[in-house]
Amino acid sequence: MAQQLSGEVFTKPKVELHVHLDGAIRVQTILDVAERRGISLPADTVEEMTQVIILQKPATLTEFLGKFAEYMHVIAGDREAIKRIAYEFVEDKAREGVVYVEVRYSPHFLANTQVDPIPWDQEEGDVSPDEVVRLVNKGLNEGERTFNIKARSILCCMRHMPSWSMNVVEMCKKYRHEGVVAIDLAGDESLNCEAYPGHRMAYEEAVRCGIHRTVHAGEVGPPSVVKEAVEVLKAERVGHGYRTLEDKDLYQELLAQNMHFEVCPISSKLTGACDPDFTKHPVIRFREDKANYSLNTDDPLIFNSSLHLDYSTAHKYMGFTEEEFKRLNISSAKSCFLPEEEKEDLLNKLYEAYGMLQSTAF
Ligand SMILES: O=c1[nH]cnc2c1ncn2[C@H]1C[C@H](O)[C@@H](CO)O1
Repeated sequence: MAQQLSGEVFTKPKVELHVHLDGAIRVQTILDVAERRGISLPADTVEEMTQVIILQKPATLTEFLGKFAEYMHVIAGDREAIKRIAYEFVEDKAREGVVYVEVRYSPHFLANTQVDPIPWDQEEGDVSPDEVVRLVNKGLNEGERTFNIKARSILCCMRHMPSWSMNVVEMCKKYRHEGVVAIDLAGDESLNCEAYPGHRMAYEEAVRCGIHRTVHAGEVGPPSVVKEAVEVLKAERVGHGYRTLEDKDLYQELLAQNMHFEVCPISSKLTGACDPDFTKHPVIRFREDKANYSLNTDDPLIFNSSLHLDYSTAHKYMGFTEEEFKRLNISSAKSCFLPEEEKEDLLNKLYEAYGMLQSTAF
């Protein structure tokens, strides 16, 4: 059972823009798939396996990223499991009151062929990154129809694997009409601060082809990483971006251009990105400055969290009000990567749910 603060806040429809599919898997699913595939795990109950996977206290981004190795070998390379995690993800988001979600993942991390090196010490198999994308698309699509919400995906390049990035942008192009809306650059910013040429070339191709772009930057890395994301990689949104605040000029520039920051409060405490005292969180400054930002879970499996926990934390420790929750969800919808017409529909859905529709009756 994910951690909770008492009392749920903001039960109205929400938009989530920064959540990793491979960081949002149900523990029960990991156990089921491991049993079916005959893979042994260090625990065989949800409670015990949860304790193995979750971060109990603030760590470093590098330590946090190491947690994926506890279970990714169970899901990767298994068609049924990949489709299942995508489908269940949509169900979980619908339960949290999310009406539109953009979920991200690395197709290479879930593959076991046509990927070099083959991740998670897997034997070579026959599930390619391209097939992973098709499986996730199917799972999300079935989930959308069953649970009546909208789910789109973002494909991640990984900072330490620049040789994968051109392949990522090619898949973004190939599947742009089947639910893939953007490219991302994720991974360990503390080890690889400057984007390698492989990432830069992929982002140039994304710009050339009109593929939307977001980049993890300024989570634990310095403001120069944010600057590079925006100026070189032409990011339209910044994943996290907390450390932008350390460079006043850059922050003012990004405010002026209405740059969107994908903020993940619980994540930022447990990855060591921000001070564990939530009353000092950068998102408070973003709010005061009426910046453009969203609230997101990032990796609820590893943080043992939920979107409700992020919202209730913002309410309890940072003084967020219902009005601010409405404002930030509207900013999130405006900054999402849907085509304009669908974005309008999403915005209207929120305006109606928030009692903000202008009456045209006279
Ligand atoms: O918070 C994060 N920062 C950087 N990289 C991350 C974060 N959460 C997840 N990732 C990585 C690990 C995943 O395997 C990968 C693709 O979802 O993205």
